[in-house]
Amino acid sequence: MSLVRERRNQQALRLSVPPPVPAVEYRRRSPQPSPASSLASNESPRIDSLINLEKLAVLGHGNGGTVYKVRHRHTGSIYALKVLRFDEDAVAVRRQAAREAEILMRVDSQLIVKCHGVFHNGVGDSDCAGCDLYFVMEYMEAGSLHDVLQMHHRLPEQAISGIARRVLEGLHYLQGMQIVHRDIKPSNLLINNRGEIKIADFGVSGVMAGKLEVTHDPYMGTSAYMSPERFDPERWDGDFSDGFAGDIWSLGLVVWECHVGHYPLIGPGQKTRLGDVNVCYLLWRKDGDAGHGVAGVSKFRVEMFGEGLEEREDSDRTSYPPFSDKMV
Ligand SMILES: Nc1ncnc2c1ncn2[C@@H]1O[C@H](COP(=O)(O)OP(=O)(O)OP(=O)(O)O)[C@@H](O)[C@H]1O
Repeated sequence: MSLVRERRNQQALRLSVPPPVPAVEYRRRSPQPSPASSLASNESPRIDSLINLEKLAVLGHGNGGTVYKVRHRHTGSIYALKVLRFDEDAVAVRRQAAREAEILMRVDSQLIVKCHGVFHNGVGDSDCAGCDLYFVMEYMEAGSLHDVLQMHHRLPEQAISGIARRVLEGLHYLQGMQIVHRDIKPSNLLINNRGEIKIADFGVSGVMAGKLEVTHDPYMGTSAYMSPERFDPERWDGDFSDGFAGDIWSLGLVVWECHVGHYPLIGPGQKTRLGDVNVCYLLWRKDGDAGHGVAGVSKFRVEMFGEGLEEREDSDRTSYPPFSDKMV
């Protein structure tokens, strides 16, 4: 991340920029009605081509892709351009990226990082074998919550409750669209220069049909923030779990991390190790218009991939249904 921050401060980097491509645009779906439709963004400038986007800097690297800061030559508007590259044989990854594109084209909310267009340089509309995929995204000037935590370590409770509230509202919006995010973590929560936090990165997201996920791969995501039933579905009835609840678990960990100033399931400075896991509570109280998020833990231990674990210390697992007034 320090590398990312270092790069963020550099202007006009000389980049090995992919050449302008005759991009094929993914079709935008008309947004569906949702509980948070009042929060839908009203300005949604469309980008019709990549040709006029000039690369300014590298914002960061993720799994399989790079995010660039770009400027539109005519309007001067700044965007984040996420470029994903695929091997010819990376069929599953390609399919997942196509799903990300579909989801991004479907969502339209101020709680979600906006996607202004998705392009690929392959032939046809969906296969994209051996091609690059380009997401033109709203530029979030202040970076990610991960960057903020690296700088400030702990956040004050008022800031945490604001974060919890907005992300919960964003998840509520997604739930209304039948979308489960599946990778809520600090680096996927981005902040703009007005201090607004938004959910980003639908790289492992799925669409639900009722309680079942249409596209089910429980192991995709970031294991450190994954709920027990996702990484150990056999032990925790994962096959019958509510996919949306997994997002609440991850948000609970994020809230807790903001409070203690480090990834909370291990000691400060320790490397992430799969092993001890606590159940995370997320309480959400509403007092009139003001919301208040609180995270807590209950001790229990789950076995992750059976690696040299200490004795198991069971306790009851508390259920955490999504989006009631009080989530425990
Ligand atoms: N819209 C954006 N505006 C500003 N910076 C962004 C934007 N999108 C991504 N970034 C930056 O680029 C980095 C890489 O983003 P990307 O989504 O590719 O991966 P990631 O979420 O960090 O990791 P992973 O791929 O493991 O989920 C982010 O951590 C963030 O710092």
